[in-house]
Amino acid sequence: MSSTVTKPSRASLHLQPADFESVPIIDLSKLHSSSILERQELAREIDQACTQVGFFYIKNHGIAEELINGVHEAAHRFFSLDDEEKMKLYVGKSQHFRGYSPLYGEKSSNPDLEDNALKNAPGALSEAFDIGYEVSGDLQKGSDSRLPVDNFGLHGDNQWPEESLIPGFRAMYLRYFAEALELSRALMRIFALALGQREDFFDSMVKFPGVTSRMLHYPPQPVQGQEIPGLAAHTDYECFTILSQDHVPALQVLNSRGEWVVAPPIPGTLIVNISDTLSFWSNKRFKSAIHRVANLSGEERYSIPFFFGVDYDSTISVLENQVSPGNPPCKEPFKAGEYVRWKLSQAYIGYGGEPAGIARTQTAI
Ligand SMILES: O=C(O)CCC(=O)C(=O)O
Ligand SMILES: [Fe+2]
Repeated sequence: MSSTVTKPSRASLHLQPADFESVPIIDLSKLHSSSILERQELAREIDQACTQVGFFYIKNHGIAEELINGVHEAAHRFFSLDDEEKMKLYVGKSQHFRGYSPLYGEKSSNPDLEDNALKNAPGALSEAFDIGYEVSGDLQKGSDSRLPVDNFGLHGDNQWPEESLIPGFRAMYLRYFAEALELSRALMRIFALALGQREDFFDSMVKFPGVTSRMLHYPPQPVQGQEIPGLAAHTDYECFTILSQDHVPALQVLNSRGEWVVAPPIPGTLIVNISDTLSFWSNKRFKSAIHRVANLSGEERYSIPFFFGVDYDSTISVLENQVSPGNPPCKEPFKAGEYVRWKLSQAYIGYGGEPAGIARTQTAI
């Protein structure tokens, strides 16, 4: 498929972006094939996309279009609530980085990654509603399942709007969350193959996964020609993200030539992007690609990323088969929850006399 390449920007070279001009499309029909040969074939295709781009579209992913439309409609309804109602769920009230972040509530620019014009932007031109893992959003859990004790303070309650305000909102979001979670567990098995491991390598680490999801609303740019980031340049930090975007193109991915490659919406697909943790496991062979959002379309834009990470108590350790004498491990072993906690705490920003808010994506890489 063809993507537009926008004007060059300074790349953050220590992250070694890959050389690509478009984002590949991968057909997931063979994800649940009974033939290991077919699953390995898919793993090879995914391996290529992870090493050459770090982003890929997935089609035939198994999540019903009707459910995806339903969760987008829920996002529209949520963001059209009064500010006062949304602020009742303000993320600063949560111990677990969950809830509502208002417009301009996130830091907008990263001096290393952004063009000069963006450095003085007032704040990210987006508002967000974040939820984290809860057992009612996990098809593998019963209602009596208890969350594990985690030492990182990341598991906990979500802040939901009153049911009477947006009837069915919570149920719809959790239905989508549950489907995305199952797809993610299946993808982890293919990633295991791509990394030369047994297919069940990650199975014991995805029992109570460190998953969060957010609904995002990007209003159009207030002034034509004035580029304000809807989300500044960043990498995601769990294993990977499954992103559902609406029909409005705005997502851009950085390549090794410092060009921002647009990843436009393609009907019937979702986007997967590799995040830091899986990149570390692969000794950075898989690219955790730098990306950003700029909504220059003149239309409202909505997107719903689903960030999939392993159980917080899992140890992430560069795989031995990804290391060679000339390519030593890029990182010492660490706990998934330790990394996520650190990233989230780093991302805290204060604004306008309000309590400290949280930027979900860390902007200073
Ligand atoms: O809205 C998008 O297209 C991307 C969102 C994103 O990158 C994020 O939330 O980390
Ligand atoms: Fe992201």
